[in-house]
Amino acid sequence: MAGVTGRLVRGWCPRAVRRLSLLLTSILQCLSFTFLPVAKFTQPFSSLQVPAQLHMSKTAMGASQKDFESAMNQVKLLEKDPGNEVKLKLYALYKQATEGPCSTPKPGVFDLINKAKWDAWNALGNLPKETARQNYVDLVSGLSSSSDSSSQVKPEADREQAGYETLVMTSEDGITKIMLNRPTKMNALTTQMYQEIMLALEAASKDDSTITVLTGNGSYFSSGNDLTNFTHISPDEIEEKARRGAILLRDFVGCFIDFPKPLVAAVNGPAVGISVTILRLFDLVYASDRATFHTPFSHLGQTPEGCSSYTFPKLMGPGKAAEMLIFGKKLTAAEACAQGLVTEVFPDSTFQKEVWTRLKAYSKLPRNALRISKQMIRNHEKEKLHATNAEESRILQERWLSDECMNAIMNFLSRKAKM
Ligand SMILES: CCCCCCCCCCC/C=C/C(=O)SCCNC(=O)CCNC(=O)[C@H](O)C(C)(C)COP(=O)(O)OP(=O)(O)OC[C@H]1O[C@@H](n2cnc3c(N)ncnc32)[C@H](O)[C@@H]1OP(=O)(O)O
Repeated sequence: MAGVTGRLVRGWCPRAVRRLSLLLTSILQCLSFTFLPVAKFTQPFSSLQVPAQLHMSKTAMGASQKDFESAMNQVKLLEKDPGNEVKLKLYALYKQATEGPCSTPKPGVFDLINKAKWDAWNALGNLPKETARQNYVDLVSGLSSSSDSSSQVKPEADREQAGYETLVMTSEDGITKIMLNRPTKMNALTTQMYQEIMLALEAASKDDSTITVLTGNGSYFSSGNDLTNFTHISPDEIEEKARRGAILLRDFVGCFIDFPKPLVAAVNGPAVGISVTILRLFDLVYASDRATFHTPFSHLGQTPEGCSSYTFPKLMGPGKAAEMLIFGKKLTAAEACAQGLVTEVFPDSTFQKEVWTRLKAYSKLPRNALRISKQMIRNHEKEKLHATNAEESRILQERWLSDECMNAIMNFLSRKAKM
């Protein structure tokens, strides 16, 4: 502990070092609930226990409520502590499922445990209660089956992580793959999907894999923000939704800025909007020759995000960046590669085989060396990226309230309705 603190604060005065050391020690003590015996681990998460009113109304409820209750009971019977990350996820899903979106005041910065719980709940945004209930049940079922007996645990090779509705997350050969999984909607990103991607990245950052890969299922990589995120909002809600949308956007992009391991995009098909802009935050971008790169922000009355207002001009020069980000010019994979946005293009027919063969070889390299090198390359810019992200999110929050943006979204949705 003292060694860690010492390394962190080399060059500081001894009093400051002592204070920081004390602070870190108390933080670690606060977080030590990880090591509580399993029988007690719900204690700091007491609301995981089944409240009486849920039992009372059980008969009037559907099957999924029954599943939910049984999942809550299974949590208490778990033999192995699932770890803080999972406990926070369970807590957040439980609160969302029973109380809806987080609306309680944020605890103070030093109230570490309650703040972590509040953050986890608040991060679920407007996830519907039913979805939260289902996600809770799926998550517990994954935990129960993995603690049932070691013979039932699937081999590492194809283990699929439970708890995601819009993604498929797998770990194999030192590679964690996060696959966007709404192929019939061209992997358009719903608010639930943003949340799940953040959770998946958080999990991938801590698992024992070497490389993390984001890809899409079906013909598209992603068609960007799901424009139905703007629907079913009453006029008196719009400002609050825009505010929450901006926080979601900032947190989502922030996860990519801070991701600590080598991050690879396997762009299997066309990419639109935010699925293009975040690419600059990846370490490698492999694209099928069928992929295209389109950022029609102005057409939607919107403005760039994903730090692209900073990274794109820096990468390709202000003229080429303007063509993409202001005028919505769509690039082919070859053009995106020539601009440096894509690392390498592969023929679509051999894309999967070539990319995964390459990544499997890379994943055998020394894990810590890869991680440290990535951080050395990325750390120079982190502060600037976070500042850009905050500014882009703030500006978009205003844009979403503009007539230009609302009209453009109505056009897209009414075009659909006419078909
Ligand atoms: C108050 C606000 C809170 C908001 C919170 C947001 C938080 C983060 C915001 C981040 C900002 C991001 C910005 C962007 O990403 S901008 C880019 C947005 N994307 C688009 O404009 C693309 C729109 N889609 C299309 O143009 C076409 O669908 C596409 C070219 C992608 C494919 O065309 P094609 O003809 O091949 O296929 P279809 O159009 O028939 O699509 C099949 C079905 O999929 C649905 N679909 C596809 N993409 C989207 C999308 N982005 N949003 C919603 N729906 C999408 C499409 O409607 C079809 O559905 P149906 O089969 O049901 O009709």
